[in-house]
Amino acid sequence: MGRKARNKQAPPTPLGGPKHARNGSKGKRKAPSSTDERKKFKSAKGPAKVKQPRVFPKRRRDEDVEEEDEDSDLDEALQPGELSEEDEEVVKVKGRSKKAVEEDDEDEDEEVERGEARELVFSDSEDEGVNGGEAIPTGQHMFDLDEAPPSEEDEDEMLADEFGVDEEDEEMLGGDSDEEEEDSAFDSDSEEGDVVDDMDVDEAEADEEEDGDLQTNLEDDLTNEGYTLPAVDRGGEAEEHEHGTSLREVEGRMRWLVGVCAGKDDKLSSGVPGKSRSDHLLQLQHDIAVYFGYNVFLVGKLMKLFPVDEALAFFEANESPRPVTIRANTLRTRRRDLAQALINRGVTLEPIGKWSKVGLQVFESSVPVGATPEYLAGHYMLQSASSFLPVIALAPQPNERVLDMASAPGGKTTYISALLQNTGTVFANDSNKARTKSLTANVHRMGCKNVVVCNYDAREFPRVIGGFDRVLLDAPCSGTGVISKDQSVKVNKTERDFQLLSHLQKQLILCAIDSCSPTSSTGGYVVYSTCSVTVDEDESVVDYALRKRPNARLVETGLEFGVEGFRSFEGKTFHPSLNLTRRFYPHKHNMDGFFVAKFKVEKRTKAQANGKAKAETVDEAGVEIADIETDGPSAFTAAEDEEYIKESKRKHLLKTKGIKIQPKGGEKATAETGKGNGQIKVPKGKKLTEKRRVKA
Ligand SMILES: C[S@@+](CC[C@H](N)C(=O)[O-])C[C@H]1O[C@@H](n2cnc3c(N)ncnc32)[C@H](O)[C@@H]1O
Repeated sequence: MGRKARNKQAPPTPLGGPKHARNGSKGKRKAPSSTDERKKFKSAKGPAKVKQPRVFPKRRRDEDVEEEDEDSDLDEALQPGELSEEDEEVVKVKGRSKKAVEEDDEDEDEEVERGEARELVFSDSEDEGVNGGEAIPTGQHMFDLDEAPPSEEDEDEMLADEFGVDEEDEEMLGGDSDEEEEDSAFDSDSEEGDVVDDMDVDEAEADEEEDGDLQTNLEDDLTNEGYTLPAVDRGGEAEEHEHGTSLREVEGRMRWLVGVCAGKDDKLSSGVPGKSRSDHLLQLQHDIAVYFGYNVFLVGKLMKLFPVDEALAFFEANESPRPVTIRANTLRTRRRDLAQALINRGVTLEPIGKWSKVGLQVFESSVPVGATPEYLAGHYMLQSASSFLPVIALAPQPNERVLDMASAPGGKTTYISALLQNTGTVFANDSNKARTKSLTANVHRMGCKNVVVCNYDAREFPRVIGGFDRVLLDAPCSGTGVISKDQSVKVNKTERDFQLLSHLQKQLILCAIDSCSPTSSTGGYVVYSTCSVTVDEDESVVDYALRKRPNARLVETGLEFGVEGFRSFEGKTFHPSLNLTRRFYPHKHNMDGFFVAKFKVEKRTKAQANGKAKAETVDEAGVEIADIETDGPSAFTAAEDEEYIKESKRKHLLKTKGIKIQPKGGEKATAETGKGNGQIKVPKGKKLTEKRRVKA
């Protein structure tokens, strides 16, 4: 049987129920206790064990596969055959029998047999909401602010199925918000965070017992054993490591500082005499930066999101990979059949959780999961659990027209296509041409016949085409939710990056709303998502859209777990409906950090149409927003469409036949003007045949 998987991790509520609780790849983290949250961050008495920040290997190429013949059929290879007794053992998946997997799939089977599209059904069991199980990023954060062509290394990453894996994983893969704000690490009145609100308490207690002597007496730990605050004494300068201080010492002080700052204010008496709470927090920020290898700026930004003890849990979670998960492609197979086929190959897996009918979590494998015949035949996608969420929220219905504005490498596009059951149309757009190659490869591999791949800057929508029933904007972002997969985020982000990204996201979200048809009989929804946890890229963007597009309102995402979005942050108050948005965290949900918001787009009332919003040229971050209409959706007219079609035909002829159609009056036909006089210019040495003439 295959070796032990290294992707096992203690989810807040383990996948598949309590008996499947698993420890982290290094057995580091356990489910936190709801009784005394601070305890869980304490190590045994005495100096804490030093953990060196982990270095993660480069992602492997999993999507870089030959385009598949859509009809390719590996059924023969997939026939599970009769199971011997020995096989029967293999089929038992970590306490779950093959039968259990089958039972979980019963509904799904019905769905496939009836050929009827259905939204994924959420169980109402208590722990469903916290079932995590997530592994692979979606290349989300590989966004170049300057739209510079990607480096070769980036290319590799783009073509990959988004992994951040340790060595063994790599082998296996083959490849009320006011309160929230007050609770943030930098708030002097910080109270104990509600870190475990999504947890199954029984399970947490069980894990706590397991933790045994890891639980220590907080009061003892708060003893100041001669700690000082060197970063404060140096005037808060960003010197990252005092000379001669070992990581072990930094860790000891860091944990001590968490204890000091996490408690009610009187606990501060345990701190360094004469120093304020913010002094202690400043030192903590520096220590976290040194210990986990971040720049001090980013630590400060991320600490603001959480109560101080939860902040440490977040940083710790970023040190270990999330579980590996796959999505069964219902266009090619059923989850039960896929599970059986992979089990027969020595893969240990189980359903991802009751919230998904198509997800499987892979625990161990003796074969590379990214290179099995089933993978190559498009029976599944290596896809992080968190990246299922925006598509579940979008809930596309058969025969709809859906726009996926930033879609490469296609994890969500192919899921949308499957939920549409290959009906309707998915316009899968990405501005990065290189990335559209892996997108196209995935579309073919997964047997999606309802997808049109296009390559525009999404800010050109809806002028390119509009009137969609549903629009997904899985926006380019900083990737602060997927640090476990891309450790470079720790050091390469500056305040300017966040400003520019937020600016781009604001432009994109208006275009997304304007591309959605308010008169759609089945839809009229826009989903906005990022794999970043910063408020600049999440709530601020959504709040901006609500202000600029009064015809759009937030609705429930349909996701039954996740933390509510902030309704205020750092003195800014957002629209009260921001609580309908959902945040997902590695330390809470054992998934990549993610944000999901869902809008319903309605017809603009006369008042809205007349009372045009004043064009803003500068957003809150001081970034210029000059090129986006703020006074209403940009019109999409059939006449304009006509021009684009002509232009596209002209380019097609030029590319495929070498035939050049001169624009009218010598003017160059562009996507902007769409002008051309229909004159055919025959390339040298080529004769224009009648057939060509007619075609042209
Ligand atoms: C988060 S990733 C998309 C991941 C994809 N949705 C998936 O699930 O596989 C963001 C994508 O946005 C693309 N992008 C960046 N700026 C864009 C723009 N202005 N218009 C369209 N796409 C853009 C990037 O090339 C990148 O592929």
